[in-house]
Amino acid sequence: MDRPFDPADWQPTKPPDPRDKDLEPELPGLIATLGAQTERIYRQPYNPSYWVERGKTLQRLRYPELAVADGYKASLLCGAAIDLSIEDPRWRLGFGAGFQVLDESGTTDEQSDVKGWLDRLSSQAEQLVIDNLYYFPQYMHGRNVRKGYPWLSAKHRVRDDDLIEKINGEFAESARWLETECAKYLRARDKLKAESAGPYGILQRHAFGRTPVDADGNSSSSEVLGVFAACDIRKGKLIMADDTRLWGCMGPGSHPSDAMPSTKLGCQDPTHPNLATETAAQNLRWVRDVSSGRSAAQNLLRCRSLITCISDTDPTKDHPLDHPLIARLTPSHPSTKATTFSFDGDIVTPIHCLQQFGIDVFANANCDTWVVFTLESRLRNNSWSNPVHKCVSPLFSLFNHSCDPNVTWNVQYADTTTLELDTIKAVKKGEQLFVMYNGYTCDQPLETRRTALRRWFDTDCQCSLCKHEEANGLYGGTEIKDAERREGDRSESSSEEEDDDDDDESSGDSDGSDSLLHPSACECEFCISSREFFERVRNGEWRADETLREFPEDEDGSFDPEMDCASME
Ligand SMILES: C[S@@+](CC[C@H](N)C(=O)[O-])C[C@H]1O[C@@H](n2cnc3c(N)ncnc32)[C@H](O)[C@@H]1O
Repeated sequence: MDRPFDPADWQPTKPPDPRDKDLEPELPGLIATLGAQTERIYRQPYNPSYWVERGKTLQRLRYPELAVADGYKASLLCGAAIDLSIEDPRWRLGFGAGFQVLDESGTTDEQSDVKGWLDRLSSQAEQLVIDNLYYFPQYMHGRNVRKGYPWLSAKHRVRDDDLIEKINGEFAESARWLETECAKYLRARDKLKAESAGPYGILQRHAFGRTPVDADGNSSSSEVLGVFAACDIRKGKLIMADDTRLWGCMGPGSHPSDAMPSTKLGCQDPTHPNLATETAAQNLRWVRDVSSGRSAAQNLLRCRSLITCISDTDPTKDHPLDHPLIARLTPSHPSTKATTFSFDGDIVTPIHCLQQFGIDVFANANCDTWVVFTLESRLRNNSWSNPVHKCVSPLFSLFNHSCDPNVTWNVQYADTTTLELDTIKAVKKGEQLFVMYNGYTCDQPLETRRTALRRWFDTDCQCSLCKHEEANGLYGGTEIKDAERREGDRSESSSEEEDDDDDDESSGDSDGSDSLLHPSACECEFCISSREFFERVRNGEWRADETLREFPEDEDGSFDPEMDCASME
């Protein structure tokens, strides 16, 4: 926020209101003020007045969620200072209110002035919070439109080549791991032949083709990543078991809303939402207890992501947005759709979680609230959920959507946060691997699918099925022939020549705001297999020993590793 930005990049997160006056003439001044106030906070982070002042500027710049957060931090500082002075009236604020000092010389009128000053500041801070919570006093919620903040540095807007290389290492590692697990499983059945495992997927740029390069040699489509088949893969192949450290779970608790409303089920793992390695001081149970239903899982996912960044790096030096698990995620920035933000869930809970894990939320600029909201945009666009968990899986999050996918995703039953990905069609090396984001609409007409996919995409779906239907005017969902679909699939190959020919394809920013959805009603192969998990949960049929799904067998009932791994060297 200390970085000056071009007024042309200013995109307020407050939903537009016809009464809003034109801010353009004031923008340069407001941007300069914001920078100066942020610098002042860096110098004296414990002065509540600086947070109130910056909060007011953020309100004028129409960032309600950030104004609320600054107001809340000011309230915390005022509260702490008032508490101290009540405890012992000799406590007073030190120079510039950056700290408290003990005045041994006795109390004076001056002291009561400081208290008066704190009280006034406290009311201003409270007012700042209230003014920016659109639904106050009915609800402690505000309204905003998810946008990228203009002060976000250039390096936090892109995925660099080093990161892509690292992720491709993870794809290779995941294939190796899978084969080791397969080996264990098969050895137990005495049917294993040793075999090498190559990666099945490889991450590449220009997933939907290239856009023309600009004068600096950059192409906007280079930021659209996708996963492509690294080898020929047969239909029905388990290509990945993607486990994650970024998850949250809900319930069970004493209140019915603590668990999923329809099933009253909650997470059954007695250690959750904590990790076995965490200490009592790191207990996150309170996050689940103060939120209800699905928001518990969402809030915990956010907290766990923050904790992952903190624990893997030096939080005083490293930025959470640099963490490879976060840096890889593409954000969702809907153009116009207003969403709500919760004072408790989106602002208070992350601040307290950061404090619990040792972060000075006033002095550590890397963990300022705008960073938390930026992180949240990325989590929302990449999360998936099952009845009790909300997760972001590191490799799965790089798969693009197709309405005619070649890969299906299911939750592994044992830990319920690991995703298994299987091919549901034979895939040729170089073809893009696609999953379906919203299984509920898989057999719906084009227009219905498009509307549903707006949760994640800023543009229309770029998949071959949608393009084909659009080109043929099939908006009402007329069936198309399988042969035509296959033709479309081939056109999504990642080969350089095809990309080069494909100049007019453009990327799509996401406007997603919710997790990927499992299907419920459709009878297609993809939906039936995805639905399995839900049925098992509802029927209480979780099996802890069920770590990997059964491997496919030959017609005569025996398993043939050659067949399973036919596509690999
Ligand atoms: C889970 S991420 C997938 C990986 C992403 N392409 C990336 O570059 O990191 C989801 C985002 O990818 C893009 N995307 C995925 N499938 C798409 C599709 N069929 N059409 C248009 N955009 C798509 C959208 O921007 C969406 O918000």
